[in-house]
Amino acid sequence: MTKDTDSREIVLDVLTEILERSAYSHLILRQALNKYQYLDKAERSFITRTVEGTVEYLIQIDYVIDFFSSTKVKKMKPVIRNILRMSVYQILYMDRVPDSAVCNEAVKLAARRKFVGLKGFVNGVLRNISRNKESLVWPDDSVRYSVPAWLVSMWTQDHGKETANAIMASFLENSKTTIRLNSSKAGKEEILSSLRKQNVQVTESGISDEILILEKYDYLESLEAFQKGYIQVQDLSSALVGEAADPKEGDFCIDVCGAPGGKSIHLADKLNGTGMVEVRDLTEYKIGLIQENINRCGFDNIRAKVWDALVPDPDSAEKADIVLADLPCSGLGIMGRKPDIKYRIKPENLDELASLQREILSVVQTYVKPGGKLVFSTCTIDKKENEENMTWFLENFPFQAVDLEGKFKNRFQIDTMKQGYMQLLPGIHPCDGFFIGVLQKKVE
Ligand SMILES: C[S@@+](CC[C@H](N)C(=O)[O-])C[C@H]1O[C@@H](n2cnc3c(N)ncnc32)[C@H](O)[C@@H]1O
Repeated sequence: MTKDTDSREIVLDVLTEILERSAYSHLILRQALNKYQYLDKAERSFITRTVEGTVEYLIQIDYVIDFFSSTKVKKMKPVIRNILRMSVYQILYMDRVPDSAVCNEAVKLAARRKFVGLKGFVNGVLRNISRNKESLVWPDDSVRYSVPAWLVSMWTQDHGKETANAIMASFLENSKTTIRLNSSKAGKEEILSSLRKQNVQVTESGISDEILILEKYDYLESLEAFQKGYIQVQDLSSALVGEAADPKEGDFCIDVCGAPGGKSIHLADKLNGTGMVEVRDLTEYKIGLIQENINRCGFDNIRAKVWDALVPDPDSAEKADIVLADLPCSGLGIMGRKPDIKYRIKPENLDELASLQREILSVVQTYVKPGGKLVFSTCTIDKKENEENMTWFLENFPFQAVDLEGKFKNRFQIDTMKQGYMQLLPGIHPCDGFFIGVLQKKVE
């Protein structure tokens, strides 16, 4: 086997796990890259790009295959449909390999996987697509943006066609790695010089002084700034949750859904060596992830414990200055980073998640001191989970919305900020899709 063939075998196996056995794409891809560490940088990036791109464009790719093939994708052998899918992605979206080579490699791969009899079929479909690729026409926005039709309808209804299209187009753009500086650990100049010493390309986010964009590095874990806990991978929108919470020195904060700890670490950093953040999650495994981050960053004002947020904790009643509820959600705002979310989530899941969130909020609001704050956030764009839950909460609990205007140095002008919440929309705002609501417990 040539090295190049090797990479295609790996792409096929990883795609089969994701598309036939519902494995999580980021986990299975990471596993494969760890297993085949001997591969060089170019092969690793070929595997990553082909897997991620094929999953990202799956609806569009299947449409194209169905258009040019007499046998529909759903009726094909899994091996054959996935060989076709990964090859169509390369033909439509990658210049690295000429189309004729993509077709030849696909045919060889089919033969090696014991489908010698289908070599002609694979070759015929792919060459036909290659010949006609410049004249493809998308029948609708679902195919154009490779987003399930029910989501296209929901976002068009909620935000209008122009905004919905901007959101969906943004998911197809390259996601960048953004980091947040742990400013209490080191100054910005020191962090920048450490990153540049290791030849990392660093760009300012232009929105927040604490958020930078990193490119051209191999492993985050190999960076001195990461090892020393000076930086935390975090999107701008996620970092805005800490800004919205705005803890004051000495505050006691409880983060009820905290793994892997990104927002808790931010709160601990903002507390600047004072106060305490208690961060909770469901399992020992999740707490282990948080603990790793705590150890790396070396903060003393943060502790982690296993606790199910649905179970009332009487010892925490009215103890917290800030309760952070970064709730389990449908994740539709980060579809660009985790494209399999859009195929996994079904409309009925949105109702289930919204009611789980209500249950969690009902329990954890009791931990807020009178005058203290409940900050609730999700990484989704779904009115049921966000705006409707905000309204429901205010109608049912003794809290008032906190005016967020001016909170973010006027970097965001969103109509609802006066009402205590903001829905960030990718493609409209320069970040992932996030919802942040801030509520203050009334003093009787
Ligand atoms: C959006 S993630 C949190 C991300 C985290 N705040 C951060 O910034 O790194 C939601 C978390 O909620 C946790 N979770 C889900 N149900 C929970 C429950 N009943 N109790 C506690 N945690 C829960 C999940 O395990 C997951 O880690």
